[in-house]
Amino acid sequence: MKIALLGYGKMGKVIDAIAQSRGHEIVARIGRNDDINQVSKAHVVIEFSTPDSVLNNINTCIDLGVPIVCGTTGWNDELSNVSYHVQEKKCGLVYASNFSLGVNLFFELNKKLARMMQKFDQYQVSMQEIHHTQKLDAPSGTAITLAEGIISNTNVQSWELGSEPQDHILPIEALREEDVKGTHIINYDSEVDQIQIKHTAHSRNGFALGAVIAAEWLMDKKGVFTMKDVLGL
Ligand SMILES: NC(=O)C1=CN([C@@H]2O[C@H](COP(=O)(O)OP(=O)(O)OC[C@H]3O[C@@H](n4cnc5c(N)ncnc54)[C@H](OP(=O)(O)O)[C@@H]3O)[C@@H](O)[C@H]2O)C=CC1
Ligand SMILES: O=C(O)C1=N[C@H](C(=O)O)C[C@H](O)C1
Repeated sequence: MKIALLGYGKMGKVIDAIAQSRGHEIVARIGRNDDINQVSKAHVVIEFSTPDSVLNNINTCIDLGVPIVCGTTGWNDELSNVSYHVQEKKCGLVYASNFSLGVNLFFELNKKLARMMQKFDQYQVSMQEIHHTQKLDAPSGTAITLAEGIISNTNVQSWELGSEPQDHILPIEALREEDVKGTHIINYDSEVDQIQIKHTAHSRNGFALGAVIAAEWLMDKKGVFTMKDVLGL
């Protein structure tokens, strides 16, 4: 398969190596100042860029009719407009705040735990996410997906950045530490104990492998999909 990499930073480089190891050809590596029209040479685009450039990148790929796997975070509010554009142009898009198998299993575990905890209001839920110091968005896209899983399965109504517990609000603490690839922790605290679930990424390889698997899966499909569709969860 011919793949174009749109965004060639930390993730783009790891995806390059993993895609080639699975027999794919990288036909374009496109950075901020390169010609985006190069994506037309590819069967599929894998987009990991920045929150300020992702929308223009996705919309241009849709207009050029090239299917997209998008991992860039920080554009949740625009998902319905982008979905409309994908359907209108009969294109294909897989987006995910996190492409790793482990985090997608963790998403399901989080929802299951939230459903269990719903009955027990002596527990206060909170979240922490820890990432490297270059990360541009906070909270992480993964933390927002986890928060949505809690909100749709409990009487928590919204999330807020911070660490102070408040009724019906999920506090998300976003910490930035040197070289942390991505850690997400969910706590349910009562006066007498704590239940905690935690996912720790040891490298970026899991995110990158998931993105390449999503690209292989998307090749012959039209519509908007998530990693849940790709993995059949
Ligand atoms: N969904 C997932 O599984 C994962 C998602 N992410 C997300 O992916 C995104 C990228 O992460 P990461 O690779 O670590 O970040 P980096 O900052 O290392 O890389 C982003 C790259 O995009 C480039 N870029 C900026 N503007 C454009 C543009 N208009 N067109 C093409 N490239 C552009 C940047 O170039 P320059 O430096 O010149 O600005 C930079 O090289 C982030 O939003 C991050 O949160 C990260 C890991 C996993
Ligand atoms: O910026 C990162 O590095 C990561 N971003 C994603 C996010 O915002 O959730 C996924 C992963 O945690 C790494």
